[in-house]
Amino acid sequence: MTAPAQPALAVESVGLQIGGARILADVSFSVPAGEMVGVIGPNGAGKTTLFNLISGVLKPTAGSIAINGQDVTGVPVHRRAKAGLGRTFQTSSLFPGLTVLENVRLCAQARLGGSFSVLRFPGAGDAATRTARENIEEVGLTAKSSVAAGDLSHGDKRKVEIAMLLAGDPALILLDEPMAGVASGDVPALSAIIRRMHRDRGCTVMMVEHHMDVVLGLVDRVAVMHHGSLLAIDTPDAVMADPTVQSAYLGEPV
Ligand SMILES: Nc1ncnc2c1ncn2[C@@H]1O[C@H](COP(=O)(O)OP(=O)(O)OP(=O)(O)O)[C@@H](O)[C@H]1O
Repeated sequence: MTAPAQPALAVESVGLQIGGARILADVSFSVPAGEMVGVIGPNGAGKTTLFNLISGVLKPTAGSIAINGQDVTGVPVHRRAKAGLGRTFQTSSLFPGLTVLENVRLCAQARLGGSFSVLRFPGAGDAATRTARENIEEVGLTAKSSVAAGDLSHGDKRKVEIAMLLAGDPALILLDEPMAGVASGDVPALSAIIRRMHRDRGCTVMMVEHHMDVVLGLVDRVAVMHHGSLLAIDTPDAVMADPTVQSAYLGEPV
Protein backbone atom coordinates (compact mmCIF):
# COMPACT_ATOMS: atom_id res chain seq x y z
CA MET A 1 0.00 0.00 0.00
CA THR A 2 1.44 3.41 -0.94
CA ALA A 3 1.45 6.15 1.67
CA PRO A 4 -0.90 9.07 0.94
CA ALA A 5 0.89 12.07 -0.63
CA GLN A 6 1.89 14.82 1.79
CA PRO A 7 -0.14 18.01 1.47
CA ALA A 8 1.73 20.90 -0.15
CA LEU A 9 0.88 22.95 2.94
CA ALA A 10 -0.33 21.89 6.40
CA VAL A 11 -1.22 24.57 8.95
CA GLU A 12 -1.92 23.01 12.35
CA SER A 13 -3.48 24.95 15.28
CA VAL A 14 -1.49 28.06 14.38
CA GLY A 15 -1.80 31.13 16.58
CA LEU A 16 -0.04 34.47 16.92
CA GLN A 17 -0.11 36.60 20.03
CA ILE A 18 1.70 39.95 19.99
CA GLY A 19 1.91 41.55 23.43
CA GLY A 20 -1.59 41.18 24.81
CA ALA A 21 -3.17 41.12 21.34
CA ARG A 22 -4.42 37.89 19.84
CA ILE A 23 -3.78 38.36 16.12
CA LEU A 24 -4.50 34.78 14.96
CA ALA A 25 -5.99 31.88 16.90
CA ASP A 26 -6.12 28.14 16.27
CA VAL A 27 -5.99 28.17 12.47
CA SER A 28 -5.84 24.68 10.93
CA PHE A 29 -6.16 23.60 7.30
CA SER A 30 -4.21 21.75 4.66
CA VAL A 31 -3.80 22.25 0.93
CA PRO A 32 -3.19 19.26 -1.36
CA ALA A 33 -0.51 19.66 -4.03
CA GLY A 34 -1.83 21.36 -7.16
CA GLU A 35 -4.80 23.07 -5.55
CA MET A 36 -5.53 26.81 -5.79
CA VAL A 37 -6.99 28.31 -2.61
CA GLY A 38 -8.29 31.87 -2.20
CA VAL A 39 -8.10 33.62 1.16
CA ILE A 40 -10.81 36.20 1.78
CA GLY A 41 -12.10 38.09 4.80
CA PRO A 42 -12.93 41.62 5.94
CA ASN A 43 -10.13 44.16 6.53
CA GLY A 44 -8.00 43.23 9.53
CA ALA A 45 -9.24 39.60 9.50
CA GLY A 46 -5.68 38.23 9.57
CA LYS A 47 -5.09 37.29 5.91
CA THR A 48 -1.70 38.97 5.54
CA THR A 49 -0.66 37.74 8.98
CA LEU A 50 -1.47 34.19 7.87
CA PHE A 51 0.73 34.68 4.78
CA ASN A 52 3.50 36.16 6.93
CA LEU A 53 3.39 33.06 9.13
CA ILE A 54 3.40 30.63 6.20
CA SER A 55 6.27 32.46 4.47
CA GLY A 56 8.31 32.86 7.68
CA VAL A 57 8.18 36.65 7.97
CA LEU A 58 6.50 36.03 11.34
CA LYS A 59 6.91 33.10 13.73
CA PRO A 60 3.75 31.61 15.24
CA THR A 61 3.40 31.60 19.02
CA ALA A 62 1.36 28.38 18.75
CA GLY A 63 0.99 25.49 16.33
CA SER A 64 3.05 24.27 13.40
CA ILE A 65 3.42 24.75 9.65
CA ALA A 66 4.67 22.11 7.21
CA ILE A 67 5.50 22.52 3.53
CA ASN A 68 5.43 19.29 1.55
CA GLY A 69 5.65 17.28 4.78
CA GLN A 70 8.63 19.25 6.06
CA ASP A 71 8.08 21.14 9.33
CA VAL A 72 9.12 24.75 8.67
CA THR A 73 7.80 26.34 11.87
CA GLY A 74 10.46 28.83 12.91
CA VAL A 75 12.50 28.23 9.75
CA PRO A 76 13.68 31.55 8.20
CA VAL A 77 12.29 32.93 4.93
CA HIS A 78 15.25 32.00 2.68
CA ARG A 79 15.18 28.36 3.85
CA ARG A 80 11.46 28.19 3.04
CA ALA A 81 12.33 29.30 -0.50
CA LYS A 82 14.60 26.25 -0.68
CA ALA A 83 11.62 24.14 0.44
CA GLY A 84 9.80 25.42 -2.67
CA LEU A 85 7.89 28.41 -1.35
CA GLY A 86 7.55 31.64 -3.34
CA ARG A 87 5.62 34.75 -2.42
CA THR A 88 4.59 38.15 -3.78
CA PHE A 89 3.93 41.07 -1.44
CA GLN A 90 1.08 43.58 -1.23
CA THR A 91 3.57 46.36 -1.87
CA SER A 92 5.66 46.33 -5.02
CA SER A 93 9.00 44.62 -4.54
CA LEU A 94 10.59 45.70 -7.84
CA PHE A 95 13.77 47.70 -8.37
CA PRO A 96 12.21 50.65 -10.25
CA GLY A 97 15.45 51.76 -11.94
CA LEU A 98 16.18 48.32 -13.41
CA THR A 99 14.57 47.00 -16.58
CA VAL A 100 11.99 44.22 -16.54
CA LEU A 101 14.64 41.76 -17.75
CA GLU A 102 17.15 42.85 -15.09
CA ASN A 103 14.58 42.49 -12.30
CA VAL A 104 13.55 38.98 -13.36
CA ARG A 105 17.13 37.97 -14.15
CA LEU A 106 18.24 38.78 -10.60
CA CYS A 107 15.69 36.27 -9.30
CA ALA A 108 16.79 33.67 -11.86
CA GLN A 109 20.42 34.22 -10.81
CA ALA A 110 19.46 33.75 -7.18
CA ARG A 111 18.02 30.32 -8.00
CA LEU A 112 20.56 29.16 -10.54
CA GLY A 113 23.59 30.39 -8.63
CA GLY A 114 26.47 32.23 -10.24
CA SER A 115 27.26 35.88 -9.77
CA PHE A 116 24.37 37.91 -8.38
CA SER A 117 24.88 41.12 -10.29
CA VAL A 118 23.12 43.49 -12.66
CA LEU A 119 26.48 44.88 -13.74
CA ARG A 120 27.36 41.83 -15.80
CA PHE A 121 26.17 42.17 -19.40
CA PRO A 122 23.32 39.69 -19.76
CA GLY A 123 24.43 37.56 -22.70
CA ALA A 124 21.77 35.76 -24.72
CA GLY A 125 23.27 32.35 -23.89
CA ASP A 126 23.38 33.03 -20.16
CA ALA A 127 21.19 30.51 -18.27
CA ALA A 128 19.73 33.18 -15.96
CA THR A 129 18.90 35.41 -18.92
CA ARG A 130 17.25 32.53 -20.80
CA THR A 131 15.15 31.64 -17.75
CA ALA A 132 14.22 35.28 -17.20
CA ARG A 133 13.14 35.66 -20.83
CA GLU A 134 10.96 32.54 -20.57
CA ASN A 135 9.31 33.84 -17.39
CA ILE A 136 8.74 37.26 -18.96
CA GLU A 137 7.16 35.52 -21.95
CA GLU A 138 4.89 33.56 -19.57
CA VAL A 139 3.42 36.81 -18.26
CA GLY A 140 3.19 38.36 -21.73
CA LEU A 141 5.73 41.16 -21.20
CA THR A 142 8.37 40.30 -23.78
CA ALA A 143 7.82 43.56 -25.67
CA LYS A 144 8.56 45.51 -22.46
CA SER A 145 11.71 43.59 -21.42
CA SER A 146 13.90 46.69 -21.78
CA VAL A 147 11.53 49.12 -20.05
CA ALA A 148 12.46 50.35 -16.56
CA ALA A 149 10.13 48.64 -14.04
CA GLY A 150 9.34 52.00 -12.45
CA ASP A 151 7.83 53.24 -15.74
CA LEU A 152 5.29 50.38 -15.99
CA SER A 153 1.57 50.52 -15.15
CA HIS A 154 0.46 48.87 -11.89
CA GLY A 155 -0.89 45.93 -13.88
CA ASP A 156 2.42 45.39 -15.67
CA LYS A 157 4.35 45.75 -12.39
CA ARG A 158 2.24 42.94 -10.97
CA LYS A 159 3.05 40.82 -14.01
CA VAL A 160 6.78 41.44 -13.49
CA GLU A 161 6.42 40.37 -9.84
CA ILE A 162 4.82 37.13 -10.99
CA ALA A 163 7.65 36.60 -13.51
CA MET A 164 10.16 37.19 -10.69
CA LEU A 165 8.35 34.64 -8.57
CA LEU A 166 8.35 32.09 -11.42
CA ALA A 167 12.11 32.57 -11.88
CA GLY A 168 12.48 30.90 -8.47
CA ASP A 169 10.46 27.90 -9.80
CA PRO A 170 8.38 27.55 -6.61
CA ALA A 171 6.07 24.58 -6.01
CA LEU A 172 3.95 26.52 -3.49
CA ILE A 173 3.05 30.11 -4.41
CA LEU A 174 1.53 32.76 -2.13
CA LEU A 175 0.04 35.74 -3.96
CA ASP A 176 -0.81 38.66 -1.68
CA GLU A 177 -3.48 40.78 -3.38
CA PRO A 178 -2.15 40.38 -6.92
CA MET A 179 -4.84 42.75 -8.26
CA ALA A 180 -4.23 45.54 -5.72
CA GLY A 181 -3.95 48.92 -7.45
CA VAL A 182 -4.49 47.35 -10.88
CA ALA A 183 -6.83 49.17 -13.29
CA SER A 184 -10.08 47.22 -13.68
CA GLY A 185 -9.40 46.78 -17.41
CA ASP A 186 -6.17 44.91 -16.60
CA VAL A 187 -7.75 42.50 -14.08
CA PRO A 188 -8.93 39.87 -16.63
CA ALA A 189 -5.44 39.60 -18.21
CA LEU A 190 -3.80 39.22 -14.81
CA SER A 191 -6.37 36.58 -13.78
CA ALA A 192 -5.65 34.69 -17.00
CA ILE A 193 -1.91 34.73 -16.25
CA ILE A 194 -2.52 33.30 -12.77
CA ARG A 195 -4.86 30.63 -14.14
CA ARG A 196 -2.36 29.64 -16.85
CA MET A 197 0.57 29.61 -14.40
CA HIS A 198 -1.36 27.29 -12.09
CA ARG A 199 -2.51 25.01 -14.90
CA ASP A 200 0.75 24.77 -16.83
CA ARG A 201 3.09 24.43 -13.86
CA GLY A 202 0.83 22.27 -11.70
CA CYS A 203 1.92 24.34 -8.70
CA THR A 204 -0.04 24.91 -5.50
CA VAL A 205 -1.33 28.47 -5.12
CA MET A 206 -2.76 30.44 -2.21
CA MET A 207 -4.06 33.90 -3.03
CA VAL A 208 -5.33 36.71 -0.83
CA GLU A 209 -7.55 38.91 -2.94
CA HIS A 210 -10.27 41.48 -2.26
CA HIS A 211 -11.78 41.14 -5.75
CA MET A 212 -14.36 38.48 -4.86
CA ASP A 213 -15.41 37.82 -8.44
CA VAL A 214 -11.77 37.16 -9.36
CA VAL A 215 -11.16 34.80 -6.43
CA LEU A 216 -14.37 32.85 -6.83
CA GLY A 217 -13.76 32.41 -10.56
CA LEU A 218 -10.19 31.15 -10.14
CA VAL A 219 -9.86 28.95 -7.09
CA ASP A 220 -10.73 25.36 -6.12
CA ARG A 221 -11.47 26.33 -2.51
CA VAL A 222 -11.88 29.52 -0.50
CA ALA A 223 -10.64 30.07 3.05
CA VAL A 224 -12.58 32.72 4.96
CA MET A 225 -10.76 34.57 7.74
CA HIS A 226 -12.61 36.60 10.37
CA HIS A 227 -11.25 38.23 13.54
CA GLY A 228 -8.07 36.15 13.36
CA SER A 229 -9.83 32.80 12.97
CA LEU A 230 -10.57 30.52 10.04
CA LEU A 231 -14.32 30.69 9.63
CA ALA A 232 -14.67 28.27 6.71
CA ILE A 233 -12.70 26.58 3.95
CA ASP A 234 -14.68 25.03 1.13
CA THR A 235 -15.61 25.34 -2.54
CA PRO A 236 -16.65 28.84 -3.67
CA ASP A 237 -20.32 27.79 -3.94
CA ALA A 238 -20.41 26.21 -0.48
CA VAL A 239 -18.64 29.15 1.13
CA MET A 240 -20.93 31.73 -0.45
CA ALA A 241 -23.99 29.76 0.70
CA ASP A 242 -22.65 29.47 4.28
CA PRO A 243 -24.78 31.60 6.64
CA THR A 244 -21.83 32.09 9.04
CA VAL A 245 -19.79 33.56 6.21
CA GLN A 246 -22.65 35.76 5.08
CA SER A 247 -23.12 37.19 8.56
CA ALA A 248 -19.36 37.77 8.94
CA TYR A 249 -19.47 40.05 5.91
CA LEU A 250 -22.68 41.90 6.80
CA GLY A 251 -21.86 45.56 7.23
CA GLU A 252 -18.14 44.99 6.81
CA PRO A 253 -16.20 46.18 3.79
CA VAL A 254 -14.70 43.31 1.79
N1 LIG B 1 2.68 43.51 14.41
C1 LIG B 1 1.42 43.73 14.81
N2 LIG B 1 1.16 44.21 16.04
C2 LIG B 1 -0.10 44.41 16.45
N3 LIG B 1 -1.18 44.16 15.70
C3 LIG B 1 -0.98 43.69 14.46
C4 LIG B 1 0.31 43.43 13.95
N4 LIG B 1 0.19 42.95 12.69
C5 LIG B 1 -1.13 42.90 12.43
N5 LIG B 1 -1.83 43.36 13.48
C6 LIG B 1 -3.29 43.43 13.58
O1 LIG B 1 -3.77 42.14 13.30
C7 LIG B 1 -4.99 42.21 12.55
C8 LIG B 1 -4.86 41.42 11.28
O2 LIG B 1 -4.05 42.16 10.34
P1 LIG B 1 -3.81 41.65 8.86
O3 LIG B 1 -2.97 42.69 8.18
O4 LIG B 1 -3.29 40.27 8.89
O5 LIG B 1 -5.27 41.66 8.27
P2 LIG B 1 -5.75 41.49 6.76
O6 LIG B 1 -6.88 40.54 6.79
O7 LIG B 1 -4.61 41.17 5.89
O8 LIG B 1 -6.29 42.95 6.46
P3 LIG B 1 -6.35 43.78 5.06
O9 LIG B 1 -7.40 43.13 4.25
O10 LIG B 1 -6.75 45.15 5.52
O11 LIG B 1 -4.98 43.73 4.45
C9 LIG B 1 -5.29 43.67 12.35
O12 LIG B 1 -6.21 44.08 13.35
C10 LIG B 1 -3.94 44.33 12.54
O13 LIG B 1 -4.09 45.64 13.04
